[in-house]
Parts: sequence; structure tokens; C-alpha cells
Amino acid sequence: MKGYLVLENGDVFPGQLLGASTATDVHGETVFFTGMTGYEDVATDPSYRGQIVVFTYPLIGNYGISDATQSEEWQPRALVIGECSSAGYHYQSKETLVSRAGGAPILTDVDTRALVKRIRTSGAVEAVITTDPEAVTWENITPMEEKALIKEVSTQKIESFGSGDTHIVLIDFGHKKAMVDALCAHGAKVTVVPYDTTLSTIEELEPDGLLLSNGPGNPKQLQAQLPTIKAAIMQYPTFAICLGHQLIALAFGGDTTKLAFGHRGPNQPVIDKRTGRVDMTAQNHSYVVDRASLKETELEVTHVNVNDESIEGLAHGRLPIQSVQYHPEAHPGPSDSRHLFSTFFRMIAKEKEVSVHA
Ligand SMILES: NC(=O)CC[C@H](N)C(=O)O
Repeated sequence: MKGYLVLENGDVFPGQLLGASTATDVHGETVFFTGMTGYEDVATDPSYRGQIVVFTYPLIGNYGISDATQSEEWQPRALVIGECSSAGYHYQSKETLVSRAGGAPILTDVDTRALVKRIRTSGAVEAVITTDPEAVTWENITPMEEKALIKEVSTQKIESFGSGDTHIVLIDFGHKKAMVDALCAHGAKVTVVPYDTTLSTIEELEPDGLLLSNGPGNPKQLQAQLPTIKAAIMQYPTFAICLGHQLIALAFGGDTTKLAFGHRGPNQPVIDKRTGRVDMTAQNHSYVVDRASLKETELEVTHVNVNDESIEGLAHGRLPIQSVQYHPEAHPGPSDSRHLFSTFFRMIAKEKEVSVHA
């Protein structure tokens, strides 16, 4: 069936809708991902909730669809693809993609090169996937900035994984499974808790450290959670990733702004200002911590994006708190920065030593 991606500025990109999609118009913020692989991880990463994801790589599905997932659900509002491979090399492709999408539109045969150029000039615009571009309306659309998405993706129940000696409480704003896997691989027991868990519940779990996860949307949607987050991270060694990193800045009185079209891909070079080491990093974000807003805080910029000098990592001047804007757990993308998990566990071990000798 013929389908169209209509941007808010009126541009129309025609394509073919795969499977049964779409009976009604589907709205979302249009963003692009630059990886050659990892389409399954992208489609199940809760950080893509509410977004229409355009793949810049021209052929998607060529190695098929396995059961590699970052969450139980299909997360983006829709996918936009240049060409969808009809047969996967290892697994089924097109049919599995359609059934896994569960009705979320997949628009193929789109001139994604022209579309991405447009997003690069106009920014990550709101858009609609439709079968009737003449009938599209823009009323009653909640812009991405105002969408409350975390409660849709955060766990409802407290659940533990692994059995190591170090106990990490992962505050779930829409975490990727790869984070739990990375922590367990370092010998941790991980307890995943809902985003609005109270401080006393966290204390009852007796964590050795906290991990603040990634998540979709605008971090300022979590304003009400900031006092609890601040109290918790001041009490326990903390590592924070992506949305978690942005929340650290907000909790200590810093601010976040929105990039024009974000960083989404596996090839963002990041320098650690303390060591000079550059890692190639996996990224997926629109918002960034505002440098000027950190002046009155005790947060120090530890990592910077080599391409655009945006802030990629923060550490607290006195407390064992480290955060990064990128994804050391990879999936998809390179695992150059996996060493940050080891640093986190060393930070926890040091704290334990200090409290034993105190
Ligand atoms: N991967 C993430 O955690 C994304 C964080 C936030 N939603 C952003 O777009 O900036």
C-alpha cells in the first residue's frame, strides 16, 4: 500500500507501507539513526518511544530479525527505511519485522537521503505517516518536549537479576536490557525499580550503588522526581547514562537544552578530558546539558564530544557520581567505553573501603 511521511513544514515523502499498517495517521518526532547495523536494538530501545526513526543506511533487514531485544516492546512510533531486505541472511526478515512491529507503521522505499538532508536543515520535526497526505491535520498534537513518556516504559514492579556480591539498584526510566547484562557481567546483583520509587524504598534495598538509566523524551518532564533523585545520588555511588546523565545535571541545579537533530548512531567520538582518551561511542539523544548552567554547581565536565564540543560526561567534585551522555552498554554500537562500568565498580569498592575504615 502506498504511504506518505508528511513533515510539519508540508514536505511529503512517498513510500510503501509494509504489512497492514496504517489505518490511522501516526504522529511522532522524526529523527535519524546513522548505524549500518543494530536495527533490532533501535526498534526495541525505549528511548525511541514517541519517535519516527529514519535509518540513513539504505538497506535494512539484510541480516534478518533475531530475538535480540532491548525491551519487550516495539518502541518507535514508526520506522522509515530506504529499502527493506526481503530475505534476511541469518533469520527471516520482512515478515518478522512486520509482525514484531505489531501494527506500528514501517514505511519503505523512501528517499531517506533527501529526507535526512531535510531534517539536518529543519531539525527533528514533527511528522505524520498517512495514506492520505491531503487530509493530515496538526491539531491536538502533543510536541515531543511535552510528552510524558517515562511512565509508559518504566517497570511497574521491582525485579532482581544476577546474584553477585555488589548490589546495584537501577532506577528505570526506560532502560535497555544491555545495561542489566553489563552490570551482571561485572558480578553484580541488579534490582530494577520504577522511576518514581521513594527514597525509603531505595534505602530498604540497601544498594552499593545506583544506576540511572536512559529513557525517552524531555528530561524536564521528570521535574517532580528531582528531589528524590538528588537525595538518592548524594547517598550512594552513582553511574548515570543518557537521560540519567541529564537528570544528574537537573537535580544539582543545571539545565538542559535541545540539539537541532540530536546524535543517533554508533560513531560519535568522545574525549575524556582527564586522560585524553577518545572512545568511539554509541549515542541516541536530543537533549544535552547546558555548559553555562553548571557554573553554580559542583559538577565538572569530564567528557566532551569531539565533533561539536557538547557535554558528554559529568562528575561531582566531592561525591562518587559519574554520568555520561552516551551508551557504554552499546547495543547498538561499539563497546569502546565499556570500561566505564569497571570504573563504576572501582568507585563502589573505594567507597566500601572508606566506610569500613571510617
Ligand atoms: N537515550 C536516552 O536516554 C535519551 C535521553 C533523552 N530522551 C534525549 O533524547 O536526549
